[in-house]
Amino acid sequence: MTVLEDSPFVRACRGLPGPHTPVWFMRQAGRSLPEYRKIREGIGMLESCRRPDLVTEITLQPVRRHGVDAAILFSDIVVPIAAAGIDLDIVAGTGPVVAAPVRTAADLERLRPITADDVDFVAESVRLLVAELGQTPLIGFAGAPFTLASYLIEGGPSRTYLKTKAMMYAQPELWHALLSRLAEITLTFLRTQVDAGVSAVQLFDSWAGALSEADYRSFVMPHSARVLRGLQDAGVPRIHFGVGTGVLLEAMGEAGADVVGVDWRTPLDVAAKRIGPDRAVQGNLDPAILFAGWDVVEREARRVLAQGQAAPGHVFNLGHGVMPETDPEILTRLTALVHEASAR
Ligand SMILES: Cc1c2[nH]c(c1CCC(=O)O)Cc1[nH]c(c(CCC(=O)O)c1C)Cc1[nH]c(c(CCC(=O)O)c1C)Cc1[nH]c(c(C)c1CCC(=O)O)C2
Repeated sequence: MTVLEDSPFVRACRGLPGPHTPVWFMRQAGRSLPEYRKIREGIGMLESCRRPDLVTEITLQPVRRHGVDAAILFSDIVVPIAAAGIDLDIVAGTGPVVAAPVRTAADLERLRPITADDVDFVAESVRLLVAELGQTPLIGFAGAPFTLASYLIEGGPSRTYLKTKAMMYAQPELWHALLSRLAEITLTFLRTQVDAGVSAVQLFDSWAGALSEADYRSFVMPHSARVLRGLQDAGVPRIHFGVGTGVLLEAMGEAGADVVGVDWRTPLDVAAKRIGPDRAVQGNLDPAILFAGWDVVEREARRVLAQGQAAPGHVFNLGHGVMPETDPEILTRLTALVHEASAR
């Protein structure tokens, strides 16, 4: 195993002091970078995720350009469910689209368990990256059972999660069977990445903010906890992130996270109080602020750094992913600002 324990990123995840506050950006690899748009020309998203040469190059692009403190594996949350036998595509500008949604017990048969061999291209990509990255940690990731289930049940992105919630309330047995299968797939996917050498993992429950705390605790948390607790002995920090999860932060920590990701709606000092003294926080500059001019970016980044002091460890990030229209030079400048302003 190659957990880079002395890196500023892993130290902050563990609540230990370091030379500066580490920073990386969700979706740092992607359409905001001209070199990404160029390399992806004529190659589908899923195909590019399955080619270790492309994965390696795309993952390294933002590390070279911005000097961020961590790389995140270039992949997608639907990669393991495609490997599990679900016919799906990632449509540019839309997101994952599932050919035949999963809505009945019979449909669930199409989602089979996976083994490490089904995602061997991911292990190969991680090995290549760890060799290239040297002292910069690589973050592995997966989608959490609820967020994955929402794509499978709705058939694509949704704003209301009507079919997802209808299944959750009306067919709790089918719901729990689906989420436990997704938890097993997710755990295998993350274990494969850990075994190949990632220094941390992030579990993305991007859409869990659609739920009340009570429903999150009874319908979702046991399955996410199965994934996070299943990695307890892996020795890597576990980050747990969602959008609009202000009321869920405590539960998302309790599910078995070392670091809780926070979006821009909850100030980090408030979040740290909710999450408690045993876990670090990650976040939470509003990605829209990057469009407001440098003076605003600087002021807001300093505010985020100050509020992050309330937690035992702080990993600077945006509150959600980099928007494709973002000027990449702002991200480079922001990375340098975070390093300078937090230098100890
Ligand atoms: C919900 C979700 C998905 N995928 C992911 C999530 C959780 C994170 C979040 O909340 O944003 C996770 C993800 N997807 C991608 C990464 C790469 C690593 C990184 O953060 O740099 C990560 C961590 C690449 C990608 N995944 C996708 C792209 C864009 C497709 C492209 O470049 O052709 C990238 C770079 C496609 C995708 N895949 C998904 C969406 C919503 C989209 C965007 C659709 C679009 O705007 O085109 C599902």
